[in-house]
Amino acid sequence: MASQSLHFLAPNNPSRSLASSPFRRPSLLPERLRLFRSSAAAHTPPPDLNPSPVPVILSSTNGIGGVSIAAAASAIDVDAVTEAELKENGFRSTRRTKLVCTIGPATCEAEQIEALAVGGMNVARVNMCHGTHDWHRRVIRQVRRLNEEKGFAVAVMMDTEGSEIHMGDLGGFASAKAEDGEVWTFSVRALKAPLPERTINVNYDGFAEDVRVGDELLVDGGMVRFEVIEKLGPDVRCRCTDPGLLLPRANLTFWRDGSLVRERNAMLPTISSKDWLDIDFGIAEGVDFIAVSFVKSAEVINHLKSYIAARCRDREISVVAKIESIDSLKNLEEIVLASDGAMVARGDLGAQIPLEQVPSVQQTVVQICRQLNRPVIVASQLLESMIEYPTPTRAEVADVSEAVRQRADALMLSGESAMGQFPEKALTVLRSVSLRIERWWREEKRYEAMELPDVASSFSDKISEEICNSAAKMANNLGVDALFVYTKTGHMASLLSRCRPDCPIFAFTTSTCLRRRLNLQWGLIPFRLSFSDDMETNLNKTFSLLKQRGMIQSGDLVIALSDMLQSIQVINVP
Ligand SMILES: Nc1ncnc2c1ncn2[C@@H]1O[C@H](COP(=O)(O)OP(=O)(O)OP(=O)(O)O)[C@@H](O)[C@H]1O
Ligand SMILES: CC(=O)C(=O)O
Ligand SMILES: [K+]
Ligand SMILES: [Mg+2]
Repeated sequence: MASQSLHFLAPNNPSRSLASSPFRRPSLLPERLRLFRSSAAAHTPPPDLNPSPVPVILSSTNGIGGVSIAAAASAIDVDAVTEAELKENGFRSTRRTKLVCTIGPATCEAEQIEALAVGGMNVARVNMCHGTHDWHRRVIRQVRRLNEEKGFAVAVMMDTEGSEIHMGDLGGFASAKAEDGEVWTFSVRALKAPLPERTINVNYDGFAEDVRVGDELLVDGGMVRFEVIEKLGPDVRCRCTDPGLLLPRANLTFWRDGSLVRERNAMLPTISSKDWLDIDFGIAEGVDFIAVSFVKSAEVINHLKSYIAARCRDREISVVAKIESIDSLKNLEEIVLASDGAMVARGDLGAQIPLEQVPSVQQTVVQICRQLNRPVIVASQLLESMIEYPTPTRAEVADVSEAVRQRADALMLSGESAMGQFPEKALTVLRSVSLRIERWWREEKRYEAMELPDVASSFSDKISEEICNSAAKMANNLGVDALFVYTKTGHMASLLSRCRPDCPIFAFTTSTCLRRRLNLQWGLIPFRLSFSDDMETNLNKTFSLLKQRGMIQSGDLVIALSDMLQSIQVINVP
């Protein structure tokens, strides 16, 4: 029976012998089922081969999976880190939660970016609030080179500045300390460095007119607080009431009688003219995601999406809505539906709503995104203390765990990786905590049954959705080793990811760009592979390539799906 199935699956490769495989497990009969029939002899889930939370780290000079992989374009694109994780841990234990790192002065050199990729970075974020186009171009090209030369699929996310009020640069200083009782001047004059002592530039011309004496001025949502004591034309003099560290371009909000003041600054466009120039730059440099700051409505997302569609016809850029303002919460569902993903940007969010409301808003946003099938990133201050210290606080670890437990698609580092002293250590903490919680789910068999509403907009989509829901359920019930999905658009891969199944999802796509974009989504391990509409051939090819690399073994149980055929099959790897 075993050899029959071998011939059936791999007629052109007689050299592979199931009988001699030490990994052989009883096959499902019949071997390939369009309609699944249960079999008692079917399958024993493999043990967690390596429960260690920290996967193998390859040295960055290691040639494994390096140039040779990328060069073999006809084969399969997978990076060395994924390959090592699959081999070491068995594929049930690969990390499901994705990691985004903000690149900044602490991480912008080629070796530093590579170290983050090796440490598990799935998406590199560049924040257009900081740095010049030349600086960002260099970073984006370094990520691209790394992908090309070492087979990684690190996506690039560009984050717009938006037109909220913020401070200027600190005349070249990395930070400045504001002490209790000190008087500082916030000025809308175009001051050049060196700035007069205790003077801060403000980017928004209307600032000096909008504030009133007695208003409270919050830097970074309250990290430092001032009281407005005097207005002198373009200058606003403020006394520090809560001391702290001022960082370049920190966000400013002002409050009157306990409420956030939203005057003319609330009328500023979500995408400023500087943002449009940055977006043109991002399109030209081939970024994969554009994250829009301070989104207020679905309209701006739709506008940006048509702008992108008109300018890049050969390739897609996903638009991520940053949820960080009161208006974005009012229109949450329609914003999420208009976008290709969302970010819970807790930094600015916590400056616009009371801090104690941020955790429940996070939970709501994550839940809505998961239900509507949009990837969701939880961002800001996850490991803030690691900007300065090599270990996180217990509270930070608990916060990271909570985001993983909510099954957010991705966690993001900001200052920790952009300008902190321990970027790689911070990434290691995110990775280990994610792996630990995910392993705990498996040990406790905690499949989560979230109510998933229909998201299909056509009958054909409805079929895909039903197939994915069933496949994910079958995967859990049968304890399969992996779901394989052959996808040209990524749609079925994301529908599978939405179900948060207990096993990893190998997503095969013919496009390098799509492979990168899929890298943001929970549980997806994206591969680039050229494939046809014939699943027989596709499976044979995949099994053979992955077996050659030691990434799967005979007897592994797989459920395979395809976008093109809308098919589902249960197969033992021959
Ligand atoms: N490209 C860069 N050049 C210099 N410093 C940077 C850069 N990117 C980030 N930083 C530093 O890292 C800190 C945290 O980065 P982060 O992206 O969270 O920015 P932010 O200013 O808090 O704004 P946002 O609300 O958009 O996240 C910044 O305040 C800045 O000091
Ligand atoms: C990430 C971001 O923009 C924020 O937290 O405000
Ligand atoms: K930003
Ligand atoms: Mg923000």
